Amino acid sequence: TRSTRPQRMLKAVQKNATKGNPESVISAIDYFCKNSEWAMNVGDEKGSILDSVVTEVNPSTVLELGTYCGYSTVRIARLLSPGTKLITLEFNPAYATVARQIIAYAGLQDKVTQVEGSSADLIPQIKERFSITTFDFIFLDHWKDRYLPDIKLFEECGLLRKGSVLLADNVICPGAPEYLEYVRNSPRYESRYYPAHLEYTKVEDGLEKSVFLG
Ligand SMILES: Cn1ncc2cc([C@H](O)c3cccc(CNC(=O)c4cc(-c5ccc(F)cc5)cc(O)c4O)c3)ccc21
Ligand SMILES: [Mg+2]
Repeated sequence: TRSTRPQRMLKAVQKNATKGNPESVISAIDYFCKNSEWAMNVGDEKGSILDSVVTEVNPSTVLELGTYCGYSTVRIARLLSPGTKLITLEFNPAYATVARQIIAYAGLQDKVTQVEGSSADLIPQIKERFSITTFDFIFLDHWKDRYLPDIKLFEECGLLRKGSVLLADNVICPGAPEYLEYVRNSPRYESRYYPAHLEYTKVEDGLEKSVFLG
């Protein structure tokens, strides 16, 4: 049967990247998406903004919602201090399988804990399952209509502390209007928009960075 786009992306990584070299894995995926098949990775332009925010925060606890093929997982994990791990959540087993292989090809498997399931189920279990009190950094890149309910879940579950940073992809395209309205009008967040473009296109998109004020 015909391969899937994530499987073809994995093949491109195995063919064009150097094992254990995260930068070459990132470049191989971007090359594949620019020259072969578009895919919904955060991409190089927004990825550079992600890099700068992760570097600035230098987080000890990290959560990513929406692993997909692991592109942003690799981008984040390669910047983490030794001993720091990130938890990444994926509900689609086929995506999770490809991501596991791409993360391993980059040599970052020891910095990543992959969890399969949906955010609504996982978020309330995090403290117990992973002995985490609060997150320093959260990257939202899953279903756009889950951004708002999930940030409220983070608050209810006491997973945010004064200074926790949330970075949301696609706030313009496909868009997360209710989420934007919430973080930009809530007195509990300091929000800032980083304009960019939809990965591998000229379409307007951007990232929203929101700092929890406690
Ligand atoms: C609940 N829960 N918990 C964990 C979890 C994980 C997932 C999956 O990882 C998953 C599957 C399908 C879609 C997404 C969201 N991503 C997108 O929809 C997206 C679209 C586009 C775009 C833009 C323009 C187009 F024309 C087409 C697609 C560009 C982007 O960067 C995206 O991130 C995420 C889903 C729900 C989950
Ligand atoms: Mg995205």
